[in-house]
Amino acid sequence: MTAVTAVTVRAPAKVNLLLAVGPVREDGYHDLVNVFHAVSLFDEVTVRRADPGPAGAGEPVIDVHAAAGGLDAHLAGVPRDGDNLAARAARLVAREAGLSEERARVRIRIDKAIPVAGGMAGGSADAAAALLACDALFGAGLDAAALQALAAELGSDVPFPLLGGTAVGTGRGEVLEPVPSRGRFHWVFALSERGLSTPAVFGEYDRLRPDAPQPRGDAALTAALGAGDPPALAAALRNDLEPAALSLRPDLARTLDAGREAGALAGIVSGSGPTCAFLAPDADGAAEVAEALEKSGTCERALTAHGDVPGAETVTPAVS
Ligand SMILES: C[C@@](CO)(OP(=O)(O)O)[C@H](O)COP(=O)(O)OP(=O)(O)OC[C@H]1O[C@@H](n2ccc(N)nc2=O)[C@H](O)[C@@H]1O
Ligand SMILES: Nc1ncnc2c1ncn2[C@@H]1O[C@H](COP(=O)(O)OP(=O)(O)O)[C@@H](O)[C@H]1O
Repeated sequence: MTAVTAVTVRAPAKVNLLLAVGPVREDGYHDLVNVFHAVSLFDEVTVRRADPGPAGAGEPVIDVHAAAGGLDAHLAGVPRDGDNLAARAARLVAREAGLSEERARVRIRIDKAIPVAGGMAGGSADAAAALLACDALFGAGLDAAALQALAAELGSDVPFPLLGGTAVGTGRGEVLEPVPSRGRFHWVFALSERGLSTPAVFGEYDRLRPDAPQPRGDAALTAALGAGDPPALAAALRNDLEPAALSLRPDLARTLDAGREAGALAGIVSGSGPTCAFLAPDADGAAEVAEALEKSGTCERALTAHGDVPGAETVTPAVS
């Protein structure tokens, strides 16, 4: 009989097309209307069975590598212990499959293209990929709803990379509804050498906006997506966290200016930042904006990508 010994899953980064943020809730989270858009920057997560050891012994083995085009310098910020979101995902699937700690022992390799602490949900993508990989590896047989529920336990942003495409997240962002999007949108992402902490940006938002209203959706954004209309989408992009990210990182204003001056239709901070996202008119326009941003010296690197793209997908199950 053959058994699956390793599974590789890739999962996409996101950019937030609309991030409407309400007041802080009693549980410390914020109600959101969060329109996620999956873009073609992918982390790959490979989970393989490790030798069973004595119960309670040892940390998971986690290797992190820079994917082609990834930033080596970012990798230092990725936890190599049980706190890694991929390791936490593996533990949740083992729990659902009823596996003992020894039987659930795995090695995890992450090939990272998504910037770390960049507002593009790279850790969440790794968690989503690990959920799918471990479901296959452990034969857990979880359906989409069960995987979504485990994802929401891991973080507000984790359900989205399982789904992919474009979707609106309500609640703390974890309750998803797909949003139809036509054609292909071309993006440029200006990466920063240092990350920004998501809780710190939400905290700064509370300081700047103690009177925040309840978050609302935007019909113009939905229409622009449905029509596949880049200028209309550019006009509708909105991120309520941007003033907070700029307050903590004033230098990002220069990055946004440089991309807009280079011909981007619009530039916004991606989620909690510090990555800046620029919507370009087409693929050639995106290449020009990326080149100009790199020359401007206002970012560490500029990457082009398109959206939307599908959610987490299995690349290779290995059998022996
Ligand atoms: C801001 C967003 C936008 O998509 O992502 P990033 O741009 O950081 O990737 C998300 O809301 C981040 O989601 P995620 O990174 O999964 O956050 P979680 O682990 O659930 O929460 C981390 C912390 O962020 C804050 N948080 C998160 C989500 C939310 N709706 N309200 C919050 O206030 C809380 O301080 C919480 O303790
Ligand atoms: N697999 C992972 N990859 C990246 N960061 C991780 C991972 N697991 C846990 N983290 C932690 O999550 C934090 C946020 O990372 P990330 O998801 O990359 O950024 P963001 O929340 O800004 O989108 C990191 O600073 C790191 O401490």
